[in-house]
Amino acid sequence: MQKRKIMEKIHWLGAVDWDRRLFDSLIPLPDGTTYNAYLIEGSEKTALLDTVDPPMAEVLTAQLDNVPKIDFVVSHHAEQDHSGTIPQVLERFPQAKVVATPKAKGMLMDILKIPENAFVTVQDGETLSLGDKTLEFIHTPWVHWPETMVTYLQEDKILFSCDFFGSHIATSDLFVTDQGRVHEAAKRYFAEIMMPFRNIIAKNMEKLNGYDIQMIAPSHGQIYDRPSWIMDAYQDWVAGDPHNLVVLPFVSMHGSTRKMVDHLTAALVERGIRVELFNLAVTDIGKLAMALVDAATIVVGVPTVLAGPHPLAAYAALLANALKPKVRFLSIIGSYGWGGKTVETLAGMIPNLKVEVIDPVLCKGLPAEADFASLDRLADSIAQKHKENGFR
Ligand SMILES: Cc1cc2nc3c(=O)[nH]c(=O)nc-3n(C[C@H](O)[C@H](O)[C@H](O)COP(=O)(O)O)c2cc1C
Repeated sequence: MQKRKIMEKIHWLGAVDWDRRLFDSLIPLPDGTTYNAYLIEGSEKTALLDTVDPPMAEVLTAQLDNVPKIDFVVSHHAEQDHSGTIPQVLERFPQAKVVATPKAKGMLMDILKIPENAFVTVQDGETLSLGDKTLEFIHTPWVHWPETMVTYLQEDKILFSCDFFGSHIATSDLFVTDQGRVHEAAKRYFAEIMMPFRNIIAKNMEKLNGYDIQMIAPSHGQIYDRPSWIMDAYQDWVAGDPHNLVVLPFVSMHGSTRKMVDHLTAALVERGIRVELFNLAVTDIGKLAMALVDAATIVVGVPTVLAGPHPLAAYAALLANALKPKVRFLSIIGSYGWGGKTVETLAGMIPNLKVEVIDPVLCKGLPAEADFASLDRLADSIAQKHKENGFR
């Protein structure tokens, strides 16, 4: 694809990665992704904002064939999917300077071995004139690495946000056309990448409140030409109350834990609570992460294996601990054969979750009447907690 015009002297460059199905060797990409770079041609200087993932370098360099000069390569984020083609761009335009935060400079030198004399570092709020266009750099640390920043193009009121507000969707659309689809993809992206940093992201959101933002151009996904809805959605995801929702990741080898899960689900629904089930043997972990954005309670369904939790449940616990959702309550249910330390081991894997633990329900083999009664009591406790906290 050739470069595409956003408005006069501002173009999208980059690559649509229709085939990619896994990111960071971890995150499922059901819809592929894009790596967006942007070209801003001022009356005196030209800037390229970010680049593309190295396997797609040739797509970008071909788009640069008709670009007569680049004076600055703005690197918002040192991760290779945006910075990885900077060395090739510098080969083509050796006089270009890489504009980055002081922290990003060090990281780009480490990661890509870009020489120190190629850099110009910028402080928070510093501006760079391209003649009739002015770039203002806003440091936004931990979105989602420590060195990240965004660029505000003052004259056109465009925020080039890099990973902030990004979404993984491969499409030929330059702008958001299907808001529902992008909302889901952006929420998935937030859950997987941004949620662990939601407190500092809330502060960065406050910082952006001072700007008149007419358009947000992220480095993954489509451009928001009506950006208020995605900023409102982020506000809710970072700072809104949890919802009246139980997320129930579970695994069951022979069906006993599954019977407990199904009973608890029905009991919660009867009590007016929404439930999302994730069978860890088959689930897309991105869907689980997305559900955790809103969950008030997590209940893990886990059989005992080799004296501890089934490894898939341990993996889910590790993931939830790393993602640090705003969940408030947690419980564990599951079946065992003769004994083990399932609850203790699993509980020890989630120190980051600031949760109140509600009494677990374990049963030997298949659940019996007394176990179902215990699950009903667990549903009562969860309903009571959600009501007391006003979760809706
Ligand atoms: C590979 C394997 C290892 C197991 N290890 C233990 C164990 O260490 N302690 C225990 O109490 N039960 C152990 N069990 C038995 C299961 O926990 C028990 O069968 C349970 O009811 C299975 O629940 P499920 O039907 O939900 O898979 C093990 C089962 C399997 C298949």
